[in-house]
Amino acid sequence: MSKKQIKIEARDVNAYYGSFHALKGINIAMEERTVTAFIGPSGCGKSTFLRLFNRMNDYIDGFKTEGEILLDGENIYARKVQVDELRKKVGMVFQKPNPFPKSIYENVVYGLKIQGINSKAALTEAAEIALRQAALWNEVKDKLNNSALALSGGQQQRLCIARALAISPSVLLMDEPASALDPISTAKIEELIHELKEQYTIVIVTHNMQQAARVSDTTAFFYMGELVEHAKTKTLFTNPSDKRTEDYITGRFG
Ligand SMILES: Nc1ncnc2c1ncn2[C@@H]1O[C@H](COP(=O)(O)OP(=O)(O)OP(=O)(O)O)[C@@H](O)[C@H]1O
Repeated sequence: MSKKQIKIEARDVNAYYGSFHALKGINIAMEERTVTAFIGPSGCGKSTFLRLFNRMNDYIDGFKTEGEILLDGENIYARKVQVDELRKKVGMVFQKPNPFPKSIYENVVYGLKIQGINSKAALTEAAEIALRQAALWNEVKDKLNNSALALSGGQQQRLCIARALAISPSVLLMDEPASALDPISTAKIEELIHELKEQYTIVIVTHNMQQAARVSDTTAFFYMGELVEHAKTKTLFTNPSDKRTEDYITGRFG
């Protein structure tokens, strides 16, 4: 098997909210078509770090970052980078499903329409592909014009995944995508993550260590703004190299 390329790399990344130093000297490399889980106690910086990969923190007053985040070897914070172009490559799914108050179909094709794609045939085809990828097609194919808000929470989250996939990103960021869902919907999302990694590079923030163990290839443990340890998931959970990781995964704090 050919060796996988590095998809996302952080080099000496620091981040600040005003004078608060939220991320401290982070270095990490994530391979393409793998799932990386970010774990760690509340407030350790997981979401802040995840949001750097599609420049979601740019909007926050007083937020500042240093160092480099490379996507396919290019620094996404370089002056020439256009954020809307970056977001076509890096999709994101949030903790709470956030469909627009529009039809199922309109939700999925939203990003494509913004890109100026108006052909009904192209949009219909893209919607079906994305909904199939998000394992939602069979449940919604007969009611594409119904409101997205009438779907269950788990279906809404898969719809949000379909909406993110419709614009053909290569990276999918997921910030606790299953924490608001019931166990059956959670299992569906986990299964989906497993299928999507054939094609996408996935980074997932989760509070649930069992979930990290189930879905990810590698796991990164964060503590108080530092990346303590990044290793193969199995290694991190069975043979961590840092005492803080061991304390966390055995439930001594957090
Ligand atoms: N918009 C903001 N303004 C100021 N401080 C912030 C902001 N967002 C996050 N922080 C602070 O930065 C630190 C890291 O927050 P972050 O949300 O990244 O942590 P987290 O590990 O994702 O936490 P959780 O697991 O609770 O979601 C926390 O101390 C938090 O209070």
